[in-house]
Amino acid sequence: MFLDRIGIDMIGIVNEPSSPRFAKKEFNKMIRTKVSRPVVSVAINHDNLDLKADLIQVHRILNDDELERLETMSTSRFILYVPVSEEGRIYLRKVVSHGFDKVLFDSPRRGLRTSLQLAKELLDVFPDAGLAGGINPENVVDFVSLNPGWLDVSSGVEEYPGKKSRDKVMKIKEVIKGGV
Ligand SMILES: O=C(O)c1ccccc1N[C@@H]1O[C@H](COP(=O)(O)O)[C@@H](O)[C@H]1O
Repeated sequence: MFLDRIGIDMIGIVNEPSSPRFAKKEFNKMIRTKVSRPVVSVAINHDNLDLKADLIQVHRILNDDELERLETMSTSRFILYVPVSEEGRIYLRKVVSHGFDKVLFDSPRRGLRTSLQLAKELLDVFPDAGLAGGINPENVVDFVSLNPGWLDVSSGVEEYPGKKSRDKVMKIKEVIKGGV
């Protein structure tokens, strides 16, 4: 399948109903039969997450009670969103102290490009984190140069909201393969 052939490491499925990329939890199960890569359920609200997915990406800042609750599940199954902002710097310490080892640095608001300078500062603290936030074929080189644990690309490789562009996906892959 195309998704397997292009050499991605994980496939994120947005299970948040308010998103133009919304897919039902059943879709996660179906896509899992088609690809060998881990499927990540992405949502803002806990109830919308697919707890059966390989990985679970909670896309908002969690309070102490919520972090403690997730900690009792399995920290290694969660990817925790950390905003690239001053608030994110403080929140990162909390997330790490709760034992989470998969962290995604993303812009503080959807549609906003992540600040490279602030992202660099957060990556100095937590180098294995993923990096997201408005990455597209034109700017991916700048994000690669920060050497994050992984890159998470979504709206920047779309034809329109909800429809991925094969050309843009291939283009971004070529840039990454070409190095910086
Ligand atoms: O894509 C969405 O609409 C979405 C909705 C709710 C939570 C997260 C969402 N997207 C995730 O955000 C990051 C960065 O995406 P982008 O490249 O800036 O568009 C990524 O993990 C998306 O899956």
